Amino acid sequence: MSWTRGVLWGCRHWAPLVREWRAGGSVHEGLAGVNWAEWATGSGRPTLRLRWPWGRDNASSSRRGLSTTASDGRSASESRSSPPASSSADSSPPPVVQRVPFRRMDLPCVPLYRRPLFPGIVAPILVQDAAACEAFLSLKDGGNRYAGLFLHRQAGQVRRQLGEADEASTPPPPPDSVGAGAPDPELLYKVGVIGELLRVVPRPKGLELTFMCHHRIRSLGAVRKEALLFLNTEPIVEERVEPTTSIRAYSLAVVETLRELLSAGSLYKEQLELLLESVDVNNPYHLADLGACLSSTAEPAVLQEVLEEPILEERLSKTLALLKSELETIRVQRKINKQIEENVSNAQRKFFLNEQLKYIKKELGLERDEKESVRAKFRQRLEGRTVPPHAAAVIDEELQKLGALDPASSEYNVTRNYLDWLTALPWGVYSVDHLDPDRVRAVLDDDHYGLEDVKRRVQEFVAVGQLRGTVVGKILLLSGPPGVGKTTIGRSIARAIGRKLYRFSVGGMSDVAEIKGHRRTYVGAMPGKFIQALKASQTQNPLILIDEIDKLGRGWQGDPASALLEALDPEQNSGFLDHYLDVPVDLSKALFICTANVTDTIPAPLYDRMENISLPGYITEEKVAIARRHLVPQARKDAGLTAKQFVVRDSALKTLAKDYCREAGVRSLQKHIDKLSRRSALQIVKHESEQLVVGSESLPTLLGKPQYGNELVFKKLPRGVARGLAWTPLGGAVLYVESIEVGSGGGLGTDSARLHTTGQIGDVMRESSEIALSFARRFLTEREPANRFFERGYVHMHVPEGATPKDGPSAGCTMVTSLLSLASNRTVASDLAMTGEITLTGRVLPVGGIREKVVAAKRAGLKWVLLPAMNARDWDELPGYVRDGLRVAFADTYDDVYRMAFEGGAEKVSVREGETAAAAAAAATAAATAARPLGESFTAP
Ligand SMILES: Nc1ncnc2c1ncn2[C@@H]1O[C@H](COP(=O)(O)OP(=O)(O)OP(=O)(O)O)[C@@H](O)[C@H]1O
Repeated sequence: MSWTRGVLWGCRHWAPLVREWRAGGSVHEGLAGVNWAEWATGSGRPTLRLRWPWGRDNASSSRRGLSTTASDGRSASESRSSPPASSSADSSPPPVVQRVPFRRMDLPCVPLYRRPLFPGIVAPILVQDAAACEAFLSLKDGGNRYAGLFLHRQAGQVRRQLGEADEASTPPPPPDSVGAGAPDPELLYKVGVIGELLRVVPRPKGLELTFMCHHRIRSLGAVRKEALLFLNTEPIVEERVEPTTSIRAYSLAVVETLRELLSAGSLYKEQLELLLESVDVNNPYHLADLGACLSSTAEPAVLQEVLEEPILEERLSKTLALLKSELETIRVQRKINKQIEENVSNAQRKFFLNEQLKYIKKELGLERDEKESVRAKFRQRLEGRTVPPHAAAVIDEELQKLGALDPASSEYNVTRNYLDWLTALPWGVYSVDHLDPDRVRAVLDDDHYGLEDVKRRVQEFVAVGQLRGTVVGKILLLSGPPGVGKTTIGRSIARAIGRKLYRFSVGGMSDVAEIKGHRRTYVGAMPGKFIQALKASQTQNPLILIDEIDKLGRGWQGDPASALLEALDPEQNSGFLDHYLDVPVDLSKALFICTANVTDTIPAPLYDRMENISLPGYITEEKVAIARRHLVPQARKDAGLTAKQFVVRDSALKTLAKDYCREAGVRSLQKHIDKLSRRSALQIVKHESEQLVVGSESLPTLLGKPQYGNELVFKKLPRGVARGLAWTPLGGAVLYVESIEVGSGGGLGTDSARLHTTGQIGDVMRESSEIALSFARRFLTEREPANRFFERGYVHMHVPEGATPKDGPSAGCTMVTSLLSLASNRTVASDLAMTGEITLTGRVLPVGGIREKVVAAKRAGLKWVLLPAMNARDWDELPGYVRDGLRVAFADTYDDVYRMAFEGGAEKVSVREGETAAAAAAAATAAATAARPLGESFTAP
């Protein structure tokens, strides 16, 4: 007799018995039919120790190959002959030892619908069919304790049909099975186990039969089919093999995987623990069977394969594969569980915290009606503000509406946002202006060098404000090329007069809603820029700087220019109506400053209302001064350098301005100086030197070769070339007109001169060239009748640079001069540059951009400029430092130009440097009249 541990399949079915045993009841009675069993409570956990009934029969046990393991670690056959010490203390009555028959015999069949059972397993099976129950009871009463346990082939399907049954129970036969619970023998697998009926317990749904599974049996066919199916069975004799290394390795791997399963939290934790405690690695049969049946996720058919596998090594391998897949499933399942738990617990945590917060607020009396507090906040914002009556009425109405709305409704949010804007506006709040012209001048001088016009204009504006006691709304327009300080001077003005600044750019803006706001019905509706300006500056008289007004777009969403007009026009803007706000707002006290590069593209009605101050670009001296006073100190500050560490000499600044950055503004100059300062910082950080002194000679090393060469392409103008002056958005430029004769004497088959023009010239300029040709031809005919150049010549006129588009009439005089130079074979005075439109009758008409053109001539180092007499006023308005070093001549007709260009007129006209334009114009006209040889034909009207 020996004690051994068996695995209890479905432990919880034994729980009542355990309780009974603990209470001192008779275990043996409770375990009817298993009077050779006892309970042990090693670790407080009930374990069934089984006393094998074939205990003394070593030979038969080994023949049957039963895989049971003794509790002391010895094999079943050994332990049977010498029971462990614990068993000697056992006082249970001597068991009735019966052998499990190991022969061919007819057995009642118990179909298994869940999974096959393996030898060594104790498992309860629920039989629901009444007839079958009856039959089992009568069999038991007749002393027949054995049954064949076979897996049904449709086990999975049946299980799915019936739903998951109790974990440890086998579901009843499918309702469509033949007879009262007896399965079709064809639907049963042929290999099963013989089960010994240990216990029968009536259950509400039928009978619970507890079987102890013994050796494998094979069904040889049905014998009879009544309430139960009887099968003829034979025991399967297993070949006992000596464990090889490979079998041992498999066994260890199975044990290891079982351990991992245990720690991973397998469904059959209890059974696993039990198995691991009792498992004998030296009994691989036992291990393979028990391991397989502990895999909870395996399909019944796969388990059946293990049951049917005759070769031990294969059986172990299949078991291992099942357990590994089980382990993987559990790992994935744990991962999923963890994720779900995290999500759920986060949501729960939030919920609990919110609930707690609510409760705490309530307890402390902090909870107020949300709506009330919002309304109170809005009311509080308006305290001390002078809200105009029409706005106050709307606000009151909206506040009342808010009180009646449900906070969860979308209407509530719309109203709340609307009120937020209405109450956030600085109703009646005005900043105090500093209306002292001297102080204002000091601030402007501090920030910007030069820009006399702008500064004077701002001073005048402030002076008027001082006299009137208030500054009325104005629209100033600062126009000029990029980088001349338009935006920054706008900022300085705000600082000088002490106004809050709000800047926005309208470049490319095509949606009128950006100016006037969206209607409140739109999702995400917002007021326009002007209302935003008031909210941001929190005053009703800010300085609003509107950048890039010349690049205002126009799209299908309306015309922003008209909307701007409404906001800027002093006549209209006292009641500016934003679409979103829907309440008139007074913008008349705001000061508007717009900036633009060109004025032509500004919508006429807007331009009409603006006061244009043009910033024409800087000459070299101005750039040097700006760099010295502002750009270099700023670059030093930005790079963290001291005045000693970074020095830029004036010579370097001059070379920079002349040869590296020839733009009208100073942005490129600023970039070059920044580059130098960074170079200095690097040298200091790398301890290469303690200071960087930049002279003009070091510029090529530090910045590379100069970008521009001499602007004077021709020192002495060749035949057919005349020098003009042009205006570009980037400032003035010296422009050459070149004409050459291409073939002559009827080469082109006509007797009239032909003109071919190139150089990306626009329509106006092309017309100008045609006028120039006609005029030059006539002029030459009258002046040199013998010269028949234009009758035979074919002329090609080119205006470099060919890649830059050019247009406008102001090159008319230059074109005529170029053609006459070619025709009369004379060169044009080389220190002269000219500008002016020519008419067919030879009149010289005024042109624009005089300042830029004069600056360009000066930059190029020319001595003389020839301007239309009607531009004398523009010359007169130029600052002295721009005119210094330049001489001007004025032309009414082309005769004046001719004299200056070809007859050394420049020398004859006695205009001294710095002479006023009026005097210069008078002198020029006098000289022209005196020297005019062509009679009245070219006299200006
Ligand atoms: N007269 C000046 N004195 C000092 N700094 C100047 C002067 N003119 C321009 N600057 C500097 O040049 C830089 C460019 O100026 P700003 O951005 O105002 O140019 P802008 O005319 O508005 O150009 P854009 O038309 O491209 O907007 C600024 O850093 C500014 O300080």
